[in-house]
Amino acid sequence: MSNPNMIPTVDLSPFFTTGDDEGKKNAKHLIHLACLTYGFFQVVNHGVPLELMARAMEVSKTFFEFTDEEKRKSSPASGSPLPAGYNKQPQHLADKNEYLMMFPPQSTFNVLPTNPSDFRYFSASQGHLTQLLEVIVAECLGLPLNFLQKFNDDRDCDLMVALHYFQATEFENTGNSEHQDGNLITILLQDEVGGLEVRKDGEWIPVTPSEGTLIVNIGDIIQVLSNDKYKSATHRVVRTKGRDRYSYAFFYNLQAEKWVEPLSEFSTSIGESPMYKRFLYKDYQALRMRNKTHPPSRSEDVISIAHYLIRN
Ligand SMILES: O=C(O)CCC(=O)C(=O)O
Ligand SMILES: [Fe+2]
Repeated sequence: MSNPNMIPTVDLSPFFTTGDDEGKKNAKHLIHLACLTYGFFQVVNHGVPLELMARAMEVSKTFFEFTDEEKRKSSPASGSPLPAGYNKQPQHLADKNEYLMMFPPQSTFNVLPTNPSDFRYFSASQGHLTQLLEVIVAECLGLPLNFLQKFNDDRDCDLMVALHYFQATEFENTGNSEHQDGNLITILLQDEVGGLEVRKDGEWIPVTPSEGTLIVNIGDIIQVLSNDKYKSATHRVVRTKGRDRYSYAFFYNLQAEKWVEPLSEFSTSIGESPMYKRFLYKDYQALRMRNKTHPPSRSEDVISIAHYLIRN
């Protein structure tokens, strides 16, 4: 890893070429180091068509430029497990963004705009890449063959979120406050504006936009399963003056009823104590949702995965 202030970029083309075992091995080594060090990496030649990525950005801009009244026609339906549909962050939150949350196209909870009508195609398009990344990350970690595929076998829980960040003002620029992702693996597509930053050793490292590149980050579930070997890195989005920012986040997510705990191969079997208590994923999701609906007055009371840490 040459420059410690840059999130590494990995060329995934060997995984789309038969026989390039050396290329695959090198790519996996880079991903392994990135997951140990940053919890973030970028990928190129990832198999997602560049025209599709460009179209996704255009469609998002078209939608978010509509009036609030028009956008609110896609407001979440009651009874949905998460607010699928159009949402604007409440005024009391520092985060100034609006977003369209989507379950996979087959979900009955989706409230998608009819104009533009293309959003449904994008959520279907990232499946191959996330599944490839899941296999790669599992191999890099040295997990038993097919462990993650079996553990994480319900694709109805995955989420895609199209985000629009408003321009920064004279006085504040928070787009997405510092956080860790609660899922397994996230893929991000950002436009050319920039603003995504990853914390490493107390410093904020910007993830510089680069056309055709996708950003990948490890979420809390991988951090817990690996007993802290792989990092669920803290990241945030800072808004820019004079520029709106658009991005997409694909959350490769776990089924709500799954129990999560450090795997024995990263703890008891190698003589190390488990760092986390066992928990039900839906309980953790509910606590994270509460952070948003009832934000605590002290930032140290925001619930993160540290809530389940075993403190000796
Ligand atoms: O907009 C981005 O680039 C990042 C979004 C993000 O971190 C999130 O939604 O969890
Ligand atoms: Fe995030």
